[in-house]
Amino acid sequence: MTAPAPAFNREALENILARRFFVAPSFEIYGGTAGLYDFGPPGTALLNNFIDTWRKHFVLEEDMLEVDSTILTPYEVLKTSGHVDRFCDWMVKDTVTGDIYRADHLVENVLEARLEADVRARMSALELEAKAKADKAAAAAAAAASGQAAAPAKKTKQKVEVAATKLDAKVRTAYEEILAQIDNYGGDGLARLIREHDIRTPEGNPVTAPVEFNLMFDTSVGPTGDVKAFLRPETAQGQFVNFAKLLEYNNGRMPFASASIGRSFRNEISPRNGLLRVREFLMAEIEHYVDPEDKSHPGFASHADVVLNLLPAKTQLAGSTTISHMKMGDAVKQGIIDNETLGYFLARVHLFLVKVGVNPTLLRFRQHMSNEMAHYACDCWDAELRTSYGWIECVGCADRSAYDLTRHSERTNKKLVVRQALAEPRISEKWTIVVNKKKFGPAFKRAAKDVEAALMALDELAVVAIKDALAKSGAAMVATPDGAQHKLDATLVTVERVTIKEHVREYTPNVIEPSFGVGRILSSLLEHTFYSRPEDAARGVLSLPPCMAPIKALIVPLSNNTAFSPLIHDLRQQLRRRGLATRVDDSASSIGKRYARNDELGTPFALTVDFQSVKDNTVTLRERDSTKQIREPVATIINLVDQLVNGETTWDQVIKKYKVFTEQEA
Ligand SMILES: Nc1ncnc2c1ncn2[C@@H]1O[C@H](COP(=O)(O)OP(=O)(O)OP(=O)(O)O)[C@@H](O)[C@H]1O
Repeated sequence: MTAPAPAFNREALENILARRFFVAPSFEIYGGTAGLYDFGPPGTALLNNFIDTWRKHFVLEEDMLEVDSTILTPYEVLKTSGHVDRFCDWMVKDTVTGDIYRADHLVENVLEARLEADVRARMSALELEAKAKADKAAAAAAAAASGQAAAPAKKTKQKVEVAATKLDAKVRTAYEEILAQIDNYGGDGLARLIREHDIRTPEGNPVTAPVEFNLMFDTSVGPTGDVKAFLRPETAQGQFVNFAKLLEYNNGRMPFASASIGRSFRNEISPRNGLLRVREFLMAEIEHYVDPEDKSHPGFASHADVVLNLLPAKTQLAGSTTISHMKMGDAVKQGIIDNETLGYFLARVHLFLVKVGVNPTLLRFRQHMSNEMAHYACDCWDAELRTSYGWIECVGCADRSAYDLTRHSERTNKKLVVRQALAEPRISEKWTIVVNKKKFGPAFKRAAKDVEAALMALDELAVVAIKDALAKSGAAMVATPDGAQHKLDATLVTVERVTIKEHVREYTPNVIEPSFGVGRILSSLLEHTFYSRPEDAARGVLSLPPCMAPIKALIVPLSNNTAFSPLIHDLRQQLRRRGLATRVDDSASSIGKRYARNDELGTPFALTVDFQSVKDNTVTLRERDSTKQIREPVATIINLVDQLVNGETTWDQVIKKYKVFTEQEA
C-alpha cells in the first residue's frame, strides 16, 4: 500500500486529530494545563498498537527481560545518577512581560526566523533584479521604436524593504553554525549569544541572563514529608537498580537486555508543538548490557546491509547537514558508528520505525557532538524524524558506558558486576594496599570499616597515587562515601606489588540504550502518513500500516435494512475471535461518505454488505489507499483481512490473485 506523496497540510491533520478525538489537551473544560494531553479512543488504540508492535519487535525477538518499576523514585537514586545536579535546561525571562522561555529554543527560533526572512529577501531581490532587467529591456525597445531616449529606472519601496531583511553572508554563516550546534551551549554560551545577536522575545523585549532549571518534578513520600523523591524523568534507573537480580534471572549469561515501558515526567520550561514536547509522556527503553572488552553482537551480520541515513558528528562540525546513506556494517567498519552493538540497535530502530509507518526518507540518525552528550553517555545517535516543525529527536541511542552501574554500586556498596569464569587462570601483578590491622582499628575507630572498604574499592591508579604520596610526604588522604577525608600514614597502610592469580574475571558491563519517546514518534508518523485525496482536498486519509491502525476493518451495510443484521453480526464475531478491532457504520450517509469518515481514522479495510451478500454469502473488501475492491465469500475475506493485518500478505499480492473493481464499479 503506497500513498501518493502529498503536500503536507498540518491544519487539516490537526483538525482530524481533534475532531476524531485522537488526542486532546488534558482538563480542557478547565482551560487545560500546558504540556498535558489525553488520548481518546483512536489515539489510545494507536498507542496500544505501538506498544504491542514494539514489544514484538524488540522484547520478544531478543528475549529481553521486561521490568515494570515505580514512577516515584527516591532522591538518593537520582542524586547518584547525576539527575539532581545535571538534568537541567536554561531559562530566560522577558524583562517586560515576565514570560518564561527556554533559552536555547528562543535563540534557535529568533535565528531561524532571521534566516527565513533572509531567504525570502534574497528571492525577492533576484525577482526584482530580473524584473528591473526586463523593464529596462522593454523600455529600451520602446525607446528605439519611438526614436527617443529611454527614461531612467525608478527605485521601488520594495527594494528598500528587501535590503533590510537581507543578511550579510558572514552573518548568515555564523547563524547557520550556531544553529547546527545549538544543543551544545551552556549558560555562559547562551548569554553571549543573546548579547551578541540581540535576541529578544516575540514581543520584541529583552530577556534576563539564563538561569538553570532542573526538569524533575519533586515530591515527598509518607506523611512527614521527610523522604524526598521525584517523579522519574526516565525508566532507565528502575532497570539499573535491579541489575543484579536481572543477571541472576538470566543465569549469569551475558550479553542481555532489560526493557521497560512506562510514563516519565519532565517539567519542561516551555512545552510546545503538541505531543512533541510535553510534561508527562510514555517512554519505551531498552538497556542492553555488554562486555566493555567485546561489543560484538550476534545480530550484527544479519543486519549489516540495512541502509541508514547518517549525519555523523564530523559532518556537523564541518558546518554541513549532508546525510550519508550507508550500510550499517560499513559505518561500523569505518569507525563512524563506534561498535557492533550500537550499529545493530541503530539498524533495529530503523526497521521498527519503518514498520510502524515512518517514511524512511524522513528519518535520519544524527550523532551527538562530544559536548552535546548527556552526562552519562560516551557515544550517542538520535533517530530524528522530519516533521513540519523540522527534524525532531524521537529515539535516543546512547552508549552509557559503565556510568550508571558504577555510580549506584559506589553509593550502595552493592556489587553490580558480572563474574566470568576464566578458562585459564589469569596471572598478573598489581599494586595493592595492605592494611596494618593492629594500628588501623584503633586509629580510625568506628570509621575503620568504611575507610578500609573505601581503600579496597580504589582502582590501581588511585592506589599508585597513595603509594607516591606516602613516599613523598609520608601521608595520603582517602575519602569515604559520606564525603569525610581520612589521613593515612606508613604505619597504617603499605602499598605492595603482589602477584594475583584470577580464576574469575569481574567487570561492570557497559550499557547501550535505545530510548523511545512514544508520543513524539506517533505525532511524527501521523504527519508522515497523512494525505488528502488528490481528487478532493477535503478528504483526508491516514495511511497507517494495518498493524498500527486503531480499527482494522470497517463493516458497512448498504442500508440499515434488518436483512443485513445476521451477516453483520457474524462478520463481527469472526473478526473479534481473531483479535481484530472492527466498527460497524450503519449510519444513513452514503457509502462513499462512510468510507471517507473511516479513511480519516486510518481504517485500512472495509467490508461492505449488500443484497448480493445476503443471497450468496459474499462481501466486498475495500482497501483504503488504492480504494480498490474485491468480492469473495465471507470465509475468504475474513482470512485475507487477518493475513493483511498480521503482515502475512500484502494488498498488492491480493489484487494479483482476485478480480478487482473500483469504488464506482462496485
Ligand atoms: N518533553 C518531552 N516530550 C515528549 N517526548 C520527550 C520529551 N523529552 C524526551 N522525550 C522523548 O524521550 C526520548 C529520550 O529522552 P532523552 O532524554 O534522550 O531526550 P532529550 O535529549 O532530553 O530530548 P530533548 O533534547 O528534545 O529535550 C527522546 O528521544 C524523546 O523521544
